Amino acid sequence: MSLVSVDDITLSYGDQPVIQDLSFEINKGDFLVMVGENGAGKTTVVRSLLGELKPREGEIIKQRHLKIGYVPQFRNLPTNYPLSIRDFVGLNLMQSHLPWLTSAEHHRLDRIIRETNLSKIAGRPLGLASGGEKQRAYLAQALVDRPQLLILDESTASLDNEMKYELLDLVVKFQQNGLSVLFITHDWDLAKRYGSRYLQLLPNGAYQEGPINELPSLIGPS
Ligand SMILES: Nc1ncnc2c1ncn2[C@@H]1O[C@H](COP(=O)(O)OP(=O)(O)OP(=O)(O)O)[C@@H](O)[C@H]1O
Repeated sequence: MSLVSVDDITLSYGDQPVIQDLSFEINKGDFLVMVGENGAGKTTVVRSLLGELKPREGEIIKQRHLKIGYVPQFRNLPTNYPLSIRDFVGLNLMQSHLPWLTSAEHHRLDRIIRETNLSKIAGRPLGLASGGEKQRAYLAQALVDRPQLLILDESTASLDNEMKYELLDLVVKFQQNGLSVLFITHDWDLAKRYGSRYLQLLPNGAYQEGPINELPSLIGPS
């Protein structure tokens, strides 16, 4: 069964539809890449998957108890942001009724810090981390709660190539252990390198999807 089944949805702000009659599925272990020009509606689709925007028509059916980890597009952290990387990652575990982490949660936190290669710098203030380290911390925060689906919204946009590959290679390791990934990007090379399937939103509200080897070549600037 699919984790998420998007069935013929229309999404709009006010009267003007941004997305019309969109259908797609996200299955276990997918690395679905969503591409489309600025303003095509990618973030709008993400908002609907997160339950922040209700479809005006159609429906989104999610697997029961589906947990979604989300790494948003922008986060402007000042250099004096005080939390350590470890504490920042742990914020996503602070949802229980206890105001502290249980020993099982500490264990989980240690593990994700290790798995995202942050052990050596976990005690450093996040505000002082490099761009690549910050992105790994955002990833760790999204994954510490053990989601089945990870949404990465342009997470590689500010990174150089080496860092992009490092981050996405890490994501692939989690994907190989059953995580499903929805990766929003403007980068065709990354889409082709990492994606298993694509969903392309077109300017007129239309869309196309398919296996990644059928992603049409990019025409014009990326
Ligand atoms: N809160 C809002 N209220 C009204 N219109 C909005 C709102 N958010 C987005 N829009 C409009 O919806 C359209 C789609 O925006 P969206 O941010 O989903 O596109 P996108 O594909 O994510 O773009 P980008 O690649 O630039 O991030 C745009 O025309 C945008 O101006």
